[in-house]
Amino acid sequence: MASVLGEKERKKIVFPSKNELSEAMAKYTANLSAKFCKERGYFTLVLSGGDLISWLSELLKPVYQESIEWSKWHIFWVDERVVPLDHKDSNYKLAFDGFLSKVPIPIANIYAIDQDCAALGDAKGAALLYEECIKRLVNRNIIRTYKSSGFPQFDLQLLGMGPDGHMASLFPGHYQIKEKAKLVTYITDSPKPPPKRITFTLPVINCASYNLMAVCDEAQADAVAEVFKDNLDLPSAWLTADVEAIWFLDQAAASKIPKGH
Ligand SMILES: O=C1O[C@H](COP(=O)(O)O)[C@@H](O)[C@H](O)[C@H]1O
Repeated sequence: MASVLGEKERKKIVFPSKNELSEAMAKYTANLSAKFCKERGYFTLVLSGGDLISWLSELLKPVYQESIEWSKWHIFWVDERVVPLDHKDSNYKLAFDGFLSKVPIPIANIYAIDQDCAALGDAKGAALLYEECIKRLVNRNIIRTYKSSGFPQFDLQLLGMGPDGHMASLFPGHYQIKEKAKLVTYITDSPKPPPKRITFTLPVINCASYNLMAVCDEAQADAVAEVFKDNLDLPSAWLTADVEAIWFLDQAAASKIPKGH
């Protein structure tokens, strides 16, 4: 089976538990924040939903609260459920309640999906407007572009994977994974509720400088093993990055990876 990584190996670190994973993810994020804030005065961070947000709470510790240049952070979502922003299924609400409301990132630097489209359940409109929002920030040089392609290049994306191998809202067997031209697309029949979502496309996801995929628990072990066997039916197996794509796993999630992978 072809590997999307060519000769390179898929990078992974296996941690004894979620606690160590969460500490390492905070360190990784803080180091990249320092690097990009110094180099260009901004740090563009893309979040996903799911379990990942609770693991970000490590960044709320005083050592990070005091050292991170929060005013330079710009926050995006790799995918979002098209529900009102105060709905329990909203990835924005999850991140806001669990993390963003507790750190001094300027509210203007937090790019949620369009409120009206979210309230109306208009997935197509939400995707179009999020793509326009990204393009505006590219024009303002807040988001870099990837080499000559013109695709936006985020500094770091923190990603998660579902037990079916989906990442962002790119699901196995759904055509969105094949989108090559758009930056943001949408789905109205997501196999995981809620059905209406928007998502970055694979070219945008893979243009990021750094992609950290964090996966814990035994329920994900089969999908993790398939990814490490390069089963490209799983959207997560397509993950690459410009500089580094790395998998942070706890022991349970890594338990079925075949030897030698
Ligand atoms: O629905 C979603 O699921 C994935 C995976 O979530 P997890 O709880 O299994 O880690 C998440 O990355 C995505 O952002 C979210 O919309």
